[in-house]
Amino acid sequence: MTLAVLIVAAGRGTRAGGATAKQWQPLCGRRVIDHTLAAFTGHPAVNRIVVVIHPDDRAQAISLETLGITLVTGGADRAASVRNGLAAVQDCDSVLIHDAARPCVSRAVIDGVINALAHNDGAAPGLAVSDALWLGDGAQVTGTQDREGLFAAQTPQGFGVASITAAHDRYDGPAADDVAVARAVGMRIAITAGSADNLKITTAADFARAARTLEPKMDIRTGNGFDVHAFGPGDHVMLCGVKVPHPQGLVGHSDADVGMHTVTDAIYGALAKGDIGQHFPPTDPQWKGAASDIFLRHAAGLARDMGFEVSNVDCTLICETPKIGPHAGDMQATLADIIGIDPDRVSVKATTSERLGFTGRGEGIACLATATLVKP
Ligand SMILES: Nc1ccn([C@@H]2O[C@H](COP(=O)(O)OP(=O)(O)OP(=O)(O)O)[C@@H](O)[C@H]2O)c(=O)n1
Ligand SMILES: C[C@](O)(CO)[C@H](O)COP(=O)(O)O
Repeated sequence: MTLAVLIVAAGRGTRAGGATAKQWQPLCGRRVIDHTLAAFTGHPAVNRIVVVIHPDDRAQAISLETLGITLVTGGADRAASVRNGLAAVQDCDSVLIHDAARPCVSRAVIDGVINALAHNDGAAPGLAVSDALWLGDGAQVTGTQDREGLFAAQTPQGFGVASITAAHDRYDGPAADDVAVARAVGMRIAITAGSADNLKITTAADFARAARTLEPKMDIRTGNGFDVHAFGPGDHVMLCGVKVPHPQGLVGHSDADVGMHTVTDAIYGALAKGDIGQHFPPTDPQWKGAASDIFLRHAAGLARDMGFEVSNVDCTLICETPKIGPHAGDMQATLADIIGIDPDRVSVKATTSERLGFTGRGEGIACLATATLVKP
């Protein structure tokens, strides 16, 4: 099935005002229409995008052709613009007709229409009316209206290309939307889930509402880590990148830096990207005796690649010996340097387990860590 998207953008936006029609006005760093198009350009089911424009807007629209978008000139009303656009998608099976003035449409709303289209003549998102409804003469309530069964119509509205073209050809007079045109020839239209965010910019105040929806939301994530290494032969332990003299070493495939491993796992955990063993398998000989800063650098780099900053790390070593206090400052500075954040965002502290359990018996060192990551 080939799917076309028809974006109607030939209106004048008289209710919204402004020096140029609303779809060409700026919104969160780009034009309204650029947000609208972004919702469809990356969609795997979409094969073709046609934008219907007003002849006066050609200069503003021309750059869209470099994105592979076809430009078509619109008509005197929305229905006429849709008809002109449909002429350009006759080689496609289905079409989603969408207002350029609805820049906040989500993938979920689009997919709801596409999925319902497989089993219906047409499908369109609707939002059940939740407010009480009045009839009025402007200043006075003159009556009430039952809201039961009433929906606010949204776009995209999806149809088979042949059937909606035939419906438009037969239609005469004004039409609020393409569902009205389709129903006039008896097509059955499914109502799919609309969204309050999928607003149509109609008045100047709607720009601020759309901006609130489109503004990137801060993403804050927390991850935890836990690791244990047993004591074995040696004369020092590596803890959080610092060499600490000790009558025993720690046993491990790498340098067994239990602190560094735990902090690394906390960062992977916050990213939901597995754990250290998944990225650096202990069965792989290349990590034998490796300095553990490799692991932490990888986790911190992955966080950066995914757009996150490590906000802070809190690491607790659990052991009877060695004494951590005298080295905690160096450990903080070392971890902070590897992660690439200020040392005052890294905490290294220690506790004993009151001689209880394996750490209490001096059989090894355990460590707990928490990392908080922020995508601004
Ligand atoms: N002749 C027209 C009229 C409207 N539209 C498009 O249809 C969508 C919904 O219409 P509406 O919000 O009413 O837009 P305008 O007609 O531009 O607004 P106004 O009535 O305030 O002038 C908009 O994306 C608009 O650009 C169109 O392509 N061709
Ligand atoms: C098609 C539409 O977006 C459905 O809600 C709407 O009817 C078009 O805008 P208008 O403000 O009704 O002209």
